[in-house]
Formats: sequence, C-alpha cells, structure tokens
Amino acid sequence: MKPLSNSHKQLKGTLEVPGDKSISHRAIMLGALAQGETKVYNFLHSEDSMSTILAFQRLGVDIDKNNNTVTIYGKGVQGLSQPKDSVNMGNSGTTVRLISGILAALPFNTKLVGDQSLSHRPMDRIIEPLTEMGASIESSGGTLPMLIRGRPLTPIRYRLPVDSAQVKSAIMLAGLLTEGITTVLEQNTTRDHTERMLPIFGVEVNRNDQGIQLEGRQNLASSTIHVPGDVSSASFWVAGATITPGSHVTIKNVGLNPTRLGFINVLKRMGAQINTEVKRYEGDEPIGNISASYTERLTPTPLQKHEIATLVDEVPLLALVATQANGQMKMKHLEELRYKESDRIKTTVNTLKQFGATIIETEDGMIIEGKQELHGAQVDSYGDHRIAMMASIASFITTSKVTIKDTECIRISYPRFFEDLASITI
Ligand SMILES: O=C(O)C1=C[C@@H](OP(=O)(O)O)[C@@H](O)[C@H](O)C1
Ligand SMILES: C=C(OP(=O)(O)O)C(=O)O
Repeated sequence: MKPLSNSHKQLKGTLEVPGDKSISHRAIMLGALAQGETKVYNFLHSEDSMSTILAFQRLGVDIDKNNNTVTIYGKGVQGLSQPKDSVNMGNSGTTVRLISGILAALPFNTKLVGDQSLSHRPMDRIIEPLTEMGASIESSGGTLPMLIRGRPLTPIRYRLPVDSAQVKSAIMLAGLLTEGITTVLEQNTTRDHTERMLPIFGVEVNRNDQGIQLEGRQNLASSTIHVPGDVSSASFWVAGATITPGSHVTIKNVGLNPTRLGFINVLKRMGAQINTEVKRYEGDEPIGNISASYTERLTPTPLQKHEIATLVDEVPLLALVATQANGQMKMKHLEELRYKESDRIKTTVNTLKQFGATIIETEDGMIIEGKQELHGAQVDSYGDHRIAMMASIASFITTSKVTIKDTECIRISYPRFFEDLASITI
C-alpha cells in the first residue's frame, strides 16, 4: 500500500530519468551476438532489463553489471549455447518476443517461460512469421511456455498485421541470423531502435519504401552504447506538470527519437506548454531536454491511428490528462492496449472511475469527459507498472489522498520512481 497526499502540491525542478528500456534490451542482445567486448552506459537497472541480461547469461554469454554500466563479452553467434533449464522472461514482453527471433535460428532448443501476466500475452504474433521462415515453435494456445527448436531459417518479406516494434524486431533478428535478404513492411511507423542500433554494430540496414531490409549472416562488431533517458518514464513528469497548477519541470538527457514522441505531440496539439530540444546524438539516437509547465486550458483532440504506436505506453497517462481537458476526448484505435501487462483499456478506465472521472470503455478505446475534479481513492495497480505510476501522478490533482495497492511492480521499468517524485514535489 502506498499512500500519497499530494493535493495542493506542485511538481517543480530539474531531473534526469533512468535509461531507456527498449534501448537497454537491444544493447544487451546485439552485444551478445557481437564478437568482442561491448560496453553499455546508463543501462536501465530494472526488472525487465534484468530479465534480458539473465536470459543471455543463461545462454552462455558472460555479462558483468556494475551499477548502470554493463560489459558484454560477446563471442559472436557461436557464443550462445543451449541453456540447462527453461529460461525465465519475467514480466518482459520485449525480452521474450525479441529473443525468440534469435533462438529460432540457432542450433539448439530453448524453453521460454514467464510470469503470470506475460503468460497471458499473445505470442502468436511472432510464432506466425517465424514459422513462415521455417521455425519450429511449440506453444499451447499461442502463449508461454514456448519451446523453440532452433534450426536454419529462410528469409521472408513480411507485412506486419499489427503495429508492433517487438514483432518487427523479432523478424529482423531472425533475418540477421539467416542467409539472404529479410524484409519487413510496416503499416504505421513503430519505434525504430533496432534499425538505428544495428549499424552501430556494423550491420547494414536499408530503409526505404520497400520496407526495412537486411542481409543475413553479417558479422556484428562489438561497440559502445550510451543509453538515453527513457522518454516513457519522462512522460510521467510531463503529464504531472501539465495538469498540476503552478508546476514546471525540466527533464534532461532524455531520448527524443521521433518514433517515441507521440504523447508529447498529442499534448502539444491539446495546447500544452511543452518544449523539446535535441542537444546531441548518441549513436543514431537524438538526446535532449524536455520542459513542461502547467497549462490551464487543454483542448481535446482525436487520436490518429498512425500515431498510436508512437505513444502506446503513454495511453493511461493521456487518459488522465484528458480528464483535465475542456470537453470530451474520444480515444480510438487502442486495441493493442488489451495485450499489455494488464488490459490497459480496462485498468485505465477502472482506475480513473475510482477517482470520480466520467469515462467509458469502448471496444477499441475510451471516451473521457473533461474538465473534471477528481477525488482520492484506494486503487489497485493490477500489477501493471504504468497504471501504478499514472495513479501516483493523479494524486497531484485529487482533492484527497490516493492509496495504491501493489506499487512493487514499478520496479519493472522505473525502480527509483518515488525518489524522483519526492525530488520534484514541493
Ligand atoms: O519494442 C519495444 O521495445 C517495445 C514495443 C512496444 O510493444 P509492441 O511492440 O507490442 O507494441 C511497447 O509497448 C513496449 O513497451 C516496448
Ligand atoms: C508494454 C510494456 O513492456 P513489455 O511489452 O516489454 O512488457 C511496457 O513497458 O509498458
């Protein structure tokens, strides 16, 4: 139980958020496939990113972690070997989906398992294209546990039926270990960290109207990765400052990759006072600062289908912000939210309803009435880190105390969330 009494308090100050989760996962994976020593700086120390380190250690790769600096002693693709036991993916969808692309093409068998939430999430979205490449994957009902019998694959040209960077990356990683050219076509742009990081390890990736193409069996050279701050973590402070009177926050050294900026773009469209400034590049990733100030008048705006993937993890927060906009906000095209750590359409609607919001669930989204005064309540995190953090931010605008059941799950992506919150609460 976490009690939060933040009514009449403000968010003020400057902070840095921990390293990007998506980039941290990918740095471990590509470092493990490369030949030689790869250093990863500002690695996200969290349960999800640890699931990736532990998985590659189980596959025979030596990895040292010293605070937020990780050293991977890659021995090339040959450095990976059959694990003695099943490998636990914990709560991490990114770990299981990306690693499956690698394991499908390697000459040994691996059984992947996960926690209760992950065991309910759909894996058919990767089983289907990988099977088309010739993979042998056993799973009952398209969920974990999954037995992957690795073998040589054939390349494919695949049009993604869902806007998912995890599916795209799984196919690219399988293609990387497969003779020939693999092509992935997207309906809408999803986060492109895999495409941006592969060239840093010496792999050529072509991106044009023909899709994303890569030639398999290219050797990866070891590299150095500096992970930017996670813009999804920064979004909690951006949302908090935008809706809480008197607030102003600046988040420094955060990733500003355009495929991740949907939440900030939608907030700006609603009239929010937010500035972003790219200061430098690390590898091919833009890094800079974000500042956000309280905005009294926010105007609702419809969400476009093509922008959903660029804000997919920020929807619970966007719904909270929408309760403070002047009018009704309809959010559609959100069916992917049903397949996250919780059914985030349901859990967002239930949580905001408990705070007194007028909000209804629709098949593919929600309709939110604004502007509403919210009151305190005791709410459940549903074991979902993003719901727990959204409810914590809500405590700044509720008229009374918010208590959140099970905030342990925040360790999945942002272990020092409450320390950072305290540092900018006045
Ligand atoms: O590729 C990634 O690192 C991620 C992709 C997204 O999932 P989908 O690919 O399922 O949309 C996102 O929700 C997740 O937090 C991280
Ligand atoms: C959906 C998320 O992550 P994953 O799919 O990796 O579990 C998330 O972090 O919100």
